[in-house]
Amino acid sequence: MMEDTFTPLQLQVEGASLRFCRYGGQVLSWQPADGQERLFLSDRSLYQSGQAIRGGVPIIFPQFSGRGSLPKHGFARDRAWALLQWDEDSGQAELELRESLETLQIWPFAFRLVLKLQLRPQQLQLQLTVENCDRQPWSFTAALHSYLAVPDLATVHLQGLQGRWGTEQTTGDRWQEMECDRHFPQAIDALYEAPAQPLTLLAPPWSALQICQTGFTETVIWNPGSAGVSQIGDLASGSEQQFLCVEAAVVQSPPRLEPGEIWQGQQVFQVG
Ligand SMILES: O=P(O)(O)OC[C@H]1O[C@@H](O)[C@H](O)[C@@H](O)[C@@H]1O
Repeated sequence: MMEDTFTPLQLQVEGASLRFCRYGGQVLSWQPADGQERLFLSDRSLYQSGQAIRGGVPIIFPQFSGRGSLPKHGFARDRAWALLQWDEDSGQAELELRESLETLQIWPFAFRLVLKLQLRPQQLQLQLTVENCDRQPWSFTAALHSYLAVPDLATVHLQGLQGRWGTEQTTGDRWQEMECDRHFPQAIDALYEAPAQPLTLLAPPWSALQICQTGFTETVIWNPGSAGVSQIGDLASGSEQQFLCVEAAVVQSPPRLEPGEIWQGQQVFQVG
């Protein structure tokens, strides 16, 4: 069978499994060794060229959200990436995206992105490397837009944001997070300064999930709420209760890369 860029590829390590595809360089599913799916993937996702896949871990580059003149969230999430390495049993894969005639029309710079995936029995590591392959410097914003699955958002707590400054992206309101246990009774689109400690997602009855990031300077927490979901064609009504996006992002101080320079950021999920 001809491999399509949407065809899921798999990694398996001691009972843990991960599925990803070349389209968007996107992780679609992660089950640690306990077998519990930890990533949300919308059953209304359109697997179509030019459309982002709704769920898993979309890669956002070179523009976060609508913060610039490029298409929302840039273009990396709706391009075909190349597979550099895929070792199903050692749990490692590497995907690459480079500039093309199409991307140069949208954003006139030569670049190389490498996404490295490492699956362990209780852990998933995602590392994004951004390289300037051009003869001139450029800046970017980026994110690993992780859709974490939860059994019921109403019972979810997120710990570790206390003391961090947040900005509500829709209104621009800023506040210092006072709660050590954050709940999500309504829509949220918040950009927080990255916590120094790992975040802990408690979503009973599932075991706790620890979330760490390096390189990325912000953490975005997003859930559209029920009114927001009704505006999003590839999310079913009610599905807002099934996920919380916890995104490792670099937004407010866009890294500037000189020719040949690289930037790296990582997000790591650990259960138990
Ligand atoms: O619907 P999209 O383009 O995938 O974006 C989803 C959300 O992604 C989040 O990262 C943004 O903070 C939100 O503002 C945005 O709505």
